[in-house]
Amino acid sequence: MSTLEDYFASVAGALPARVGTEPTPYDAVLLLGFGGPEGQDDVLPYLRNVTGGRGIPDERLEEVAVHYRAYGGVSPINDQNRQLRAALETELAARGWDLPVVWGNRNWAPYLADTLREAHAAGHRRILTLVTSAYSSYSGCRQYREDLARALDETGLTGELQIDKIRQYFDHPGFVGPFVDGVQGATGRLREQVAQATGAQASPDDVRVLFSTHSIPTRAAGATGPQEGVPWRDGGAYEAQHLAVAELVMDAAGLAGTPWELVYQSRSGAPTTPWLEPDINDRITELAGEGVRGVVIVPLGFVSDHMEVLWDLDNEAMTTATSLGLVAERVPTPGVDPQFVTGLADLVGERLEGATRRSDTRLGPWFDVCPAGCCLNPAGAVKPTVAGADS
Ligand SMILES: CC1=C(CCC(=O)O)c2cc3nc(cc4[nH]c(cc5[nH]c(cc1n2)c(C)c5CCC(=O)O)c(CCC(=O)O)c4C)C(CCC(=O)O)=C3C
Ligand SMILES: [Fe+2]
Repeated sequence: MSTLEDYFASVAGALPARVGTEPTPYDAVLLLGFGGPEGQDDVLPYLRNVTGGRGIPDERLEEVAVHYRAYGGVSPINDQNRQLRAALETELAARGWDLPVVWGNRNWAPYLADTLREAHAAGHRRILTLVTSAYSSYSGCRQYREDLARALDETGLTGELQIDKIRQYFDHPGFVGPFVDGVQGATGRLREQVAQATGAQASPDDVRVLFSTHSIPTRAAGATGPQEGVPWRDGGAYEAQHLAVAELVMDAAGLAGTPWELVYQSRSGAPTTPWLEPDINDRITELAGEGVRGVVIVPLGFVSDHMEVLWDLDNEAMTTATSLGLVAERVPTPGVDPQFVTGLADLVGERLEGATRRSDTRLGPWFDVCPAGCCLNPAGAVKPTVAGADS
């Protein structure tokens, strides 16, 4: 057994039982997104929302604003969620489920509280939430559960609306499948390019597969997933889930002998605070020095090709690679790939009808109801949530 397999086995053995919930007759699905600006005038107010309450000066926000300004002040994330909302609604209807899909955001219009108010006014009472984040972390799970509790409070709908949440779906075949196809195609093409450039057959070591995800503070990473008695490494459930999915993608793509690594992107915050490493650009630079000739860049941590993917990968990481003479390709995110949309409908089916809870790693299927104390923000206060054992 490899050391990773040993790690997943020891963690899986220590996790609390991951039992599913009873089937529930939901009457709407809520697609809950991050939100993004849709014009130059939106950019600073949006960034103030994201960094809300922490008093980050506008000069610092302008540094991040540059990423959005380069695209006319428009993040692609809202359009991607509009498309996903429509695709999922069509798929649910095709299965004979009368489940409209409504959409709300954490950081920009349509704001979550407005969406809940409208859903309630339209007569909906039992809402199943789908968050556009596949892994366990404060930003990707608990913060959304806090947003839901706050929106219920703000709208006065606490007790009026039942709000549950679909489990983190990092290892669901619908999420993993598009990455498998992407990695397989890109690795083959880059090997061919290397072979053409060198006039010899590419060796498996010539092309490195880099699975990239959002860096988070190391202290926050350590707090991801259930804590009691689970022997996580320093990166917590967050790192473990990404490692498990990366290994799965390589196997399923038929590339088990090809070297791969987990790397991180989009770090922010004070340089003195430790965040998960290595940074993708630093790693690409080292690999070029070691004689690697090509890199497959896999945005494993993300659901759609939003700004973190366009700026930090397509712009920065691709430039790092090509300026060092490497061949490189960035793999697509799941987006509205039919495999992903079908997988999301299957996840709805688990909760609606008790359908089989599919999961392709030893860590899953993840919890329908988050265990007490998981994914706390070590830098913040404990706030009310929904969909948790400690809610
Ligand atoms: C884990 C994670 C995900 C993946 C899970 C998920 O998808 O939720 C994610 C997604 C996203 N993050 C996004 C944008 C931003 N994240 C920021 C800041 C931060 N992210 C963090 C973590 C994550 N972030 C953290 C620990 C911070 C610093 C602390 C803080 O500020 O909370 C900042 C502030 C400026 C800065 O500090 O760089 C911005 C503008 C967008 C929208 C892109 C678009 O508009 O297309 C998306 C999808
Ligand atoms: Fe972020």
